[in-house]
Amino acid sequence: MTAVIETRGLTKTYGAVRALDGLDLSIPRGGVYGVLGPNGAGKSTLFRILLGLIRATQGEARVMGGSVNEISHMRRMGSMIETPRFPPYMTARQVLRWLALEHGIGGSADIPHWLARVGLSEAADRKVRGFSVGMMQRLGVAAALMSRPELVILDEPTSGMDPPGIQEMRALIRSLATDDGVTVVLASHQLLEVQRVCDRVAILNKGRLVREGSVSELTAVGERLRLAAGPVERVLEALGAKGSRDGDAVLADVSRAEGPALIRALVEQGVDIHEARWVGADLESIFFSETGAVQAPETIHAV
Ligand SMILES: Nc1ncnc2c1ncn2[C@@H]1O[C@H](COP(=O)(O)OP(=O)(O)OP(=O)(O)O)[C@@H](O)[C@H]1O
Repeated sequence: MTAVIETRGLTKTYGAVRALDGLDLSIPRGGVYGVLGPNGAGKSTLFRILLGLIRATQGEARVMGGSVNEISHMRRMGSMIETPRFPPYMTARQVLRWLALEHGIGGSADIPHWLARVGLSEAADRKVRGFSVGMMQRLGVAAALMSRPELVILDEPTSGMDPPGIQEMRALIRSLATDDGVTVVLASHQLLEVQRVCDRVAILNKGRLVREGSVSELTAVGERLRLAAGPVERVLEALGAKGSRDGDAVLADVSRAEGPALIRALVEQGVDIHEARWVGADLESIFFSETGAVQAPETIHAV
């Protein structure tokens, strides 16, 4: 596994605040990598250091094998680290043309292609003054991709987007990784989205790494068998301490190996099984248990 980003003991202090506190992180090349953490965990600070915008107080950060301050590496990276602002009097197409010239890729940037990839073809000749936050985000992503970078860093790429916009952004991010071979590193508070789009995640809290791994490994822990079956009371009685209610269904705390025998035994006891499926821990519950953040799903989903 080749690392595209590597940090060792990375520390950044702002006066008494330790935004990053000895962070050791290794992000593999390829795929989509999510950096999660509650407000103030250090995500943006990490991204700013990786992009050479601020300097670490201590420790080391390497991107694509080189130091973060080497200009040649910056050319191989694209980024969007906050809701971008563009001159309001320009159209989306003019913005991309202007940025392509600024970055010295004038002739080679396929602007219509990138406008289409982010779903802005129809709005290409509208002034950005009238753009929603979500449209600005999409234009920012197009700007980050135009130079065909190997690595793209996106801070909250779906913030301010409506559900169809989020779905399109998810498809774009996946296709960048799968079809274009780009490594995408993103920070997001939308845990369900992260679970859907990322291959691996790191959870930061107070500037430290508290959990890292592939989404499938992390969510397989604590897997249970969800049985939509009745009568529910009979299922609960048969399961004893291993059973708990989940709405109209029952969660059985058994291993995959025990599943078939359990289902057979329940059927023999006259239970009707309408559905049986394995459910893992979701990223949201892992996030809250690792960070000790107070669970308020309505705000987490709405960020
Ligand atoms: N320029 C700055 N001056 C002083 N403190 C800062 C500065 N930038 C960040 N911090 C502090 O460093 C800590 C980490 O901030 P950072 O923005 O990296 O967190 P984050 O995980 O990106 O949070 P959020 O999810 O809210 O974007 C916070 O306590 C923040 O207040």
